[in-house]
Amino acid sequence: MMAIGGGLEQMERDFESKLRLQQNHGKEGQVQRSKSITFRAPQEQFTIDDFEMGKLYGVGSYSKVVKAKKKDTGNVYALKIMDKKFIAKENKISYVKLERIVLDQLDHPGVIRLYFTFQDNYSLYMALESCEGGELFDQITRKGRLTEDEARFYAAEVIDVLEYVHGVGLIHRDIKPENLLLTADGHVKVADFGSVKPTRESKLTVLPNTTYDKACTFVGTAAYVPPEVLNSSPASFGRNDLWALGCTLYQMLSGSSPFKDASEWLIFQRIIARDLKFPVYFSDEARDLIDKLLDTEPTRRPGAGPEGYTALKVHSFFRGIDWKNLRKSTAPKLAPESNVADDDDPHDSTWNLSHTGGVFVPYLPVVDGSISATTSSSEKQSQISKLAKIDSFDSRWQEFLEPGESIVMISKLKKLQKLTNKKVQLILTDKPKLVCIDPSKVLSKGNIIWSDNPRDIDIHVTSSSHFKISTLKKVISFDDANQRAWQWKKAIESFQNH
Ligand SMILES: Nc1ncnc2c1ncn2[C@@H]1O[C@H](COP(=O)(O)OP(=O)(O)OP(=O)(O)O)[C@@H](O)[C@H]1O
Repeated sequence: MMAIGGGLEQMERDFESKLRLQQNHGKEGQVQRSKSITFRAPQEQFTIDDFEMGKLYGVGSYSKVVKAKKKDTGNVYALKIMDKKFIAKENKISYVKLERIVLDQLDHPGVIRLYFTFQDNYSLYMALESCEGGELFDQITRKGRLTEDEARFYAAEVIDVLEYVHGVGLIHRDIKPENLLLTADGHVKVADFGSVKPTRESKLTVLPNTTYDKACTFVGTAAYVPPEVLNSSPASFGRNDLWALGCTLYQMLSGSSPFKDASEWLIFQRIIARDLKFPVYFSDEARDLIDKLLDTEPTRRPGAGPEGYTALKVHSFFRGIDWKNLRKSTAPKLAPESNVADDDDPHDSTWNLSHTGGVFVPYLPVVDGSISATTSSSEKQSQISKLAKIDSFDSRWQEFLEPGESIVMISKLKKLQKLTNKKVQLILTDKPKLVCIDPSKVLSKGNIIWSDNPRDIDIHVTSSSHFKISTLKKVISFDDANQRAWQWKKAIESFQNH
């Protein structure tokens, strides 16, 4: 616990001494002018009590992000909360340091802004600019796929950021729809700078011993990784971001990533073989641009050549884009999250973390079947108990329930693991509790109980058949062949404010 707290304080000291060093030994002995001795985003002495907490925006592999309003100013932030013990245990200190130091120095309307940081005995906090529009990934999921106009707009805003980020000498290395957040009015903000790699010419200050030093470590996300990384060729400057941009554009237009497959290994095989097929409805311009961005020769990707980003911007797919006024133009209309109570109102009672009131109505129970979303709540209630009863009759599952406990949702899923996938029976009960059972041995593989602290569980849907359940301790991925990822999310979330 001390290690990371000390680690961050050490980081601030290291950072300052690094800057002093630069000032003393700048090029040709000259002092570098533009560097400030202190962080732009200060390390404040705030405590969590200075904020009113709102909804959970999402959960990452070592952090959770919550909407938070500063009580005295009324300013709203996305507060990224990282458990010190967990970060130390998971060896994520370098990612945290890197993201903090890089975000602090980036200044572009398309990059998430870091306002300040603070810490207490248990956690580190980063107050980020809040993105009410959620992830671009969710827009793709909700709309099925985007129109070419929508995709063009988002791709143009991402290119504008990449041009800036590459211009200051950084490679993002994890461009994908999950890391492209949207403001309330629908503009893109690139997030997740924990995997960046600075080039030799980088204008930014980054410390030694951070993630990027591990040149051979795979960073990024399987589906968006370029072949040269898989072939262990040296990372080419910013060109893997161009590949990932091609994958992202393909995903916007089709609804899924171009090299999608059942496992990381199969994805890698498809990337290496450049097994790329275009849906018939892609326009010639879109097809041509993606084809060029997904060139196995990194230097041939538009944006990678000597003429820089101009080559990308003049591509016929972007005809009509006003590059100088992107941020002033009207963004595509956001598709709202369906069937979920809107808790965005800052005056809403959800702003109070201790709030546990409200009428409890579980969302939609499903037992390998479905209930219409238009069903009234009393009908839902009676169907819940009916379904729960029917299912409770399956004596195999009875032993996993306590007296009086009912099943709300149950199905056979695949638990996705690094090497193998396991068939499991996942049960959500009204305790609420999630039970994961090995169906062949009828053995419990573990329970997740979160009624003590509803915010300690998060369900992240990555496609209609894939979702992740995250707790502070672990992240478990599931595949539902019956495409009910969203129903699982909603069923579990219906218990979160119980
Ligand atoms: N500034 C923000 N505004 C709104 N939501 C955010 C913001 N930053 C992050 N989120 C949401 O919170 C989730 C968790 O973000 P976080 O940065 O902790 O992890 P991540 O980058 O998604 O995952 P990982 O750390 O595993 O790469 C994100 O998926 C995103 O949906």
